Amino acid sequence: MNIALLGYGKMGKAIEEIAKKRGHSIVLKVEEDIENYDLDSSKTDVAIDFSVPKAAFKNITTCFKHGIPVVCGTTGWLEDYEKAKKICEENNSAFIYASNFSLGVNVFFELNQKLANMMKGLEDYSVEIEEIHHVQKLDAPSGTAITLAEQIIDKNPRVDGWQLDDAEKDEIPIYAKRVEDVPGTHTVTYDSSIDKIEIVHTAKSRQGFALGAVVAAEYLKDKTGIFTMKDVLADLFEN
Ligand SMILES: NC(=O)C1=CN([C@@H]2O[C@H](COP(=O)(O)OP(=O)(O)OC[C@H]3O[C@@H](n4cnc5c(N)ncnc54)[C@H](O)[C@@H]3O)[C@@H](O)[C@H]2O)C=CC1
Ligand SMILES: O=C(O)C1=N[C@H](C(=O)O)C[C@H](O)C1
Repeated sequence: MNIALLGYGKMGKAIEEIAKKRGHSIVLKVEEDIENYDLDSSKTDVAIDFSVPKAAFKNITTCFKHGIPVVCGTTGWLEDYEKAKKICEENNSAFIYASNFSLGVNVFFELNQKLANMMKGLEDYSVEIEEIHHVQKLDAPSGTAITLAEQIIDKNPRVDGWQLDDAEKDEIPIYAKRVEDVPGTHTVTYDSSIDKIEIVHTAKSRQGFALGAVVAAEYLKDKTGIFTMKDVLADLFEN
């Protein structure tokens, strides 16, 4: 498979390494405004965007207009997600966005939803989320923390929003910490005067994110439509 990398920073380089090990070729590396590059759909099977929040929407939609499917892991641009989906559909292209491509985090997402469902009737417990990442991270809270919060909000009628740091009673506080070299740690805590329940996912490196993104690209090649990591995992476990 021929892959265009949109963003060639920490994640772009990790993806390159894993993609090559799985027999793929990197045909383009985009590091600045996408209009400066020659996008050729006849030479590119899929684009993988791990760039910066302000570039993601333009990168993704430019690929759709060139008939190139996109796997996007960039966080911090989701206010434009619905618009991106529409442009994908108008161009009969294909798209997967995930706040976290790690297979372990996607299992953690399932666990979070199950726990939220069990805790929804237990009024003595408050819920909060903590995320810890390296100091270079541009966005806060992390996309993964937002996904975790949205999953809880979806299951638990006692919460109807989230806030960074100081939250109202009916909101989930998300605490974002920045610590040198941490690839990504997420904790969901339910606390009462009697006890505390915590679920934690700790990434040990960027390999899990990169592998998940390449597996998603292999899934997306030659498809049309909007997909999620749930589709990718279902396919993986079936085959
Ligand atoms: N969904 C997931 O599983 C994961 C998502 N991420 C997200 O991926 C993004 C990138 O993360 P890192 O690689 O750690 O950041 P990074 O800062 O190491 O790399 C970003 C790269 O994008 C480049 N860039 C700047 N403007 C650009 C443009 N217009 N077009 C293309 N590239 C441009 C920069 O030169 C830089 O090399 C972040 O939003 C991060 O939150 C990171 C890890 C996992
Ligand atoms: O910026 C990162 O590094 C990461 N970003 C993603 C996020 O915002 O959730 C995923 C992962 O935690 C690493």
